Amino acid sequence: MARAFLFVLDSFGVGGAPDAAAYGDEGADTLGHIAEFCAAGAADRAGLREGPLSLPNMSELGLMQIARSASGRFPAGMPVPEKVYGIYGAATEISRGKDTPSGHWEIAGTPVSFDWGYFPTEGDAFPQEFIEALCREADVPGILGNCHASGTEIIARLGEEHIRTGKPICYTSSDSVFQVAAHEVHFGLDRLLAFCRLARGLLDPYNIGRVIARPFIGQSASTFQRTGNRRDFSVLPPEPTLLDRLIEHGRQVHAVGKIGDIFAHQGISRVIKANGNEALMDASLSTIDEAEDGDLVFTNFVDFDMIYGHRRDVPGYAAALEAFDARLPDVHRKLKPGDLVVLTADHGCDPTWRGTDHTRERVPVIAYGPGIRSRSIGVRRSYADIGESIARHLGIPAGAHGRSFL
Ligand SMILES: O=P(O)(O)O[C@H]1O[C@H](CO)[C@@H](O)[C@H]1O
Ligand SMILES: [Mn+2]
Ligand SMILES: [Mn+2]
Repeated sequence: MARAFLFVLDSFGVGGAPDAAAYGDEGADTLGHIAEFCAAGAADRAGLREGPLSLPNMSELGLMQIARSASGRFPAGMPVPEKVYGIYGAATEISRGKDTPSGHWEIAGTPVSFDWGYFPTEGDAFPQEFIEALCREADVPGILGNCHASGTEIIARLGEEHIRTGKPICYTSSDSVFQVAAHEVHFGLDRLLAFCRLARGLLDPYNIGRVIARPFIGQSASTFQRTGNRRDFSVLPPEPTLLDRLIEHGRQVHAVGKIGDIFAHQGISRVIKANGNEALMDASLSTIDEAEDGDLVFTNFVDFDMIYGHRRDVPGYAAALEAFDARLPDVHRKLKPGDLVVLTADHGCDPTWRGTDHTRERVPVIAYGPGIRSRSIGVRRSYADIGESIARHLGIPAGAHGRSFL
């Protein structure tokens, strides 16, 4: 039985989604395009990184073969090892959104079969009656933004006016989200969180997946900076997930990073917060030390998406992948007989793509541990196969969606 460690590299897609065109993302390929830029010398940044993308540990676990099975080609400039360790494959998303909750819930065995509500791209993004009710209940003089935007760009543009007027900055994206940026000191973090809780209640009839608090600090457009105090207020998953099923069977679910928020704190035994990929890896390693037989450690590595993918920062994304890869031997050293590590992603966010939104892609599935025989599991028809494999590994009954590859 032993333990399972599920690491989601947020937005690390491998291209090839059969329905990408329906999302305007045909040809998007997060890994493929990063590798292409790196191989062409277009992702060098002094003091950060240079040259072809180098992911020796994930490559030994089958990442090159995964990329080819998902997108039809090996990533440019990356050596393909002859021998691969562990189980490797790709997975296609069947949920209808390319957002973080849909991806994570499907990984945890619960695909989203309904359509989320989205806000329009033209004119005011938010319904007037909702904004009026929200401002009245929260006692604020109005909102700024009311549009689709990139979070860093909109605080640079409206942050000073926000400080002057006390109006929170409200914006959205191609995801089912209502995001609120406000100054941690001038507006106040607690006030921002209270504003978001009110919005969460008012948005349920609109079928909006998440309300996200985006606190920032600094005094002017050039110094504004978002802080680690981001909070996501999600609706509940549509059915019990792998996490609920584990709890029901007396297991512990250790949620590292924003996993707790993504699952609306359902099916979580304990939350371990950390800010940034390095700290998230450190927290995961110490949680592995504490996990008992039958437990799940579930970590979301958010930087790939939030700091590099949405910001369309190719060298930054490449360097973050290389740094993550370099920490994998630390994970290997922690493993006991019977342990299972799974590396995957929740959607794509191709940093070479137009706009600043997620991209519809397949995701990698790497599963390894002491004594696990290397083999290809091909392209899985749903991310739910990941959750079902973990269910089988941890010895709980199978769920309704997905099929175990173990
Ligand atoms: O541009 P920022 O604020 O990072 O927003 C991004 O983060 C949201 C949640 O992951 C996405 O919907 C996307 O819009
Ligand atoms: Mn995500
Ligand atoms: Mn994102």
